[in-house]
Amino acid sequence: MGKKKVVVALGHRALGTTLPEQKCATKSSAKILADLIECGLNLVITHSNAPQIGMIHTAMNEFGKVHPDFTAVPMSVCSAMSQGYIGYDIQNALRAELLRRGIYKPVSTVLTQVTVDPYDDAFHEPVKVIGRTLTEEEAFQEEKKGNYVTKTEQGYRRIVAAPKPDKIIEIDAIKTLFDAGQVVIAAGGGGIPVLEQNEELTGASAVIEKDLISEKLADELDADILLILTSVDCVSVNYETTQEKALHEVTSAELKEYMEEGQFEDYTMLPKIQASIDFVEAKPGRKAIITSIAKAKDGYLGKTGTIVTA
Ligand SMILES: Nc1ncnc2c1ncn2[C@@H]1O[C@H](COP(=O)(O)OP(=O)(O)O)[C@@H](O)[C@H]1O
Ligand SMILES: NC(=O)OP(=O)(O)O
Repeated sequence: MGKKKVVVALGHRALGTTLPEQKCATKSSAKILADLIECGLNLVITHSNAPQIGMIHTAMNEFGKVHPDFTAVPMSVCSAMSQGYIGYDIQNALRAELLRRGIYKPVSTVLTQVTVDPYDDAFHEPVKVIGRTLTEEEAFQEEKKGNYVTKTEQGYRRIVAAPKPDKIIEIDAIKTLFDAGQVVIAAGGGGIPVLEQNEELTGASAVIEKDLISEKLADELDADILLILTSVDCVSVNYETTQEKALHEVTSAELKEYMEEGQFEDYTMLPKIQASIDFVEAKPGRKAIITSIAKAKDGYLGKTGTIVTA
């Protein structure tokens, strides 16, 4: 039997937020990814980017203040930069960790574009929170520039459209590397959102939900497992109440019932649940696992985490 094909989706916890945090977090995440490779898994890695894209966007705006010819930097360009910046740290950390264990395996990042529908309703209702918390004055300035802002418990945050992913443009390159047994970091931050017009691709002002692209990537690569690594060991029902119950083995049908009951928070756990359901229902024998980055190996071994089957 060949090696198991796994798409791993890394959340915020695996990446950190600031530059030094990211350097440090990717080093510890690399150890966990290397453990999975030592278990005999072939990995494609994808990841979050909301804090990083916010940081890049702020930095580019600051640059605009000192450069007279500078026009606002599109969100798609910030997304491309975030893929390069995060991919760079993950690929170097993982390469070094594998070498320390005596394993030579090429690790590379593929800048990945994903088409979105220009008529997607999401463009009329931005919901995706990016970047740091803003003061009231900063929020006011963002709105003056035509950007969207929402008020959260912690303060003001920027929000952008989160359209559904359609086509992964670089899928053939990713497949070729994956099929050759190489480690690929792809479709980071949901992929660079683009609109397709004949032969041309133009950047869209949006950020795609990384859990949704993880599912599409895993489906198109015909992966056996979609492994979503987040900040909780298990998905729970009655989350953060005295009746909280962790879900260990669960079917997609059961998850749909819990969804109907509103058990999963929008924009955090809900997209992970939706991605897991779609992935396992598309083909028999598939498994989706949702667990924390620290418990990745135990999750794969079935010792912890929420394991979803059809
Ligand atoms: N029913 C639930 N069970 C477990 N966690 C939940 C649930 N509903 C919401 N969450 C929240 O989802 C968060 C994970 O989502 P998110 O912050 O988007 O992580 P990531 O960056 O890893 O994608 C958890 O930290 C938890 O607070
Ligand atoms: N692109 C994306 O979904 O990023 P986060 O997971 O950081 O929100």
